[in-house]
Amino acid sequence: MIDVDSLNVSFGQTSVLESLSITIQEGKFVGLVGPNGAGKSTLLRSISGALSPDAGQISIDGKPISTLGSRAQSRLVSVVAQDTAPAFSFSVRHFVEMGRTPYRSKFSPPDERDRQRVDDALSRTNTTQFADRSIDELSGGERQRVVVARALAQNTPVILLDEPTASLDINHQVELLSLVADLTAGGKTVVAAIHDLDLAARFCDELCLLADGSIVDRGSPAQVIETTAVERAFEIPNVVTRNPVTGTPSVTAIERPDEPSSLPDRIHVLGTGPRTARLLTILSTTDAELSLGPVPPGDIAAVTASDLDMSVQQAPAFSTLDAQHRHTLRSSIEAADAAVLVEETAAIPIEAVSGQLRTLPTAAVIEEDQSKSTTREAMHDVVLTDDGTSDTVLDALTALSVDSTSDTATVSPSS
Ligand SMILES: Nc1ncnc2c1ncn2[C@@H]1O[C@H](COP(=O)(O)OP(=O)(O)OP(=O)(O)O)[C@@H](O)[C@H]1O
Repeated sequence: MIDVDSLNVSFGQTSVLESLSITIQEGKFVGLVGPNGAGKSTLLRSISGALSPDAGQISIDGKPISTLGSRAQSRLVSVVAQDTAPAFSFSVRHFVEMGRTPYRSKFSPPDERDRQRVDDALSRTNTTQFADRSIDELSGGERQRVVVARALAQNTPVILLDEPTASLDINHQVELLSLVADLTAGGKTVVAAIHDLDLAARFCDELCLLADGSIVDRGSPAQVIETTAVERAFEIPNVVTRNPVTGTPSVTAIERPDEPSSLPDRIHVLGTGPRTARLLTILSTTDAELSLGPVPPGDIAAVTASDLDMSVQQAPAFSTLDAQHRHTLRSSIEAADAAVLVEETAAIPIEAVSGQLRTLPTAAVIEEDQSKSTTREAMHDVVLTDDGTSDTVLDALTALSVDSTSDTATVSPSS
């Protein structure tokens, strides 16, 4: 267990961590997430004993780290740091053997148990094939796995990793984080600073969101990775959805519109599929109250709308809307100040709501390929092409807040 109590760290006059307290239970994989400069590395360096705090106490398994000698510290904590290029040219095996230093007397060669640990660490990190090569011949990603191997050979109850996946390709990112997650099953406690929020949410048991040297939020990935907390910490509009494959939170940062658009207060969106999901994502960065439907359950637009806490009218796919659903749809449109028709599919009975639509300012989204566009564009006040940036889409929809049905404006994506 790691216990950080009222930690203060300053560099010169600048306070970097302020009265930070956190307890990390044994066997947990905790991800430190947060913007650049939040203090993640500083916290890791404090826990490892590499940095002496100005105030506060850090204990590992009840032992205050500041009272321990470096050998005792190295038996408790291993570190996979961000900058891993060694100053000298070692063979990979020799480098990984250094992880055994806290267990060996100064001049004794590695014994059988040391060799076993080193072989095991090389094998688990998929680096056995590099054992006899010089570490400075390896690529950044290969070297990173070797540094993790050294930490495994060190066989400590706590492992700290600072951006362990930064230089890894997607395959090795997943491989390394699953390996690290597996270590916790064996009782090890792992704390890692991870920039990639999706990866952190996928592999960590808990996340700790840091900003400006303080903990903004802490809990399960689903608790911590939510739009408001992410926006507060990273200062960027974003949408949190669930990754359809892993089921874990996934963050999409959205470029901030140039100026706040003045949109209608309530917009009803008619559409299904990825184009609708994208439009909903863009609209979700505004204050407009959004509703969607009818949409079949499980459709990506329905899932996105639910993730964004919008009102969604679900209706079975491949069937005509029954009277009840038609009534609900008419009511939703009547309650809106504007409507956007993204895609005219069989799921959307336009004829059933044409009366309601005629009373509202409406926009139609057409495909970039103009030849595929339908007569819909003639029926709407604003026409959007579906590959516009957030700015062009919101600028175009701003026209809907002007209660005019006379002029049709066509908005193309900016080049
Ligand atoms: N040795 C140092 N001397 C002076 N300032 C430092 C030092 N180390 C870190 N800082 C400052 O402390 C703050 C926190 O840095 P830290 O590296 O802990 O952030 P981080 O969250 O790990 O950032 P990143 O995501 O960019 O790696 C930053 O403003 C940084 O400039």
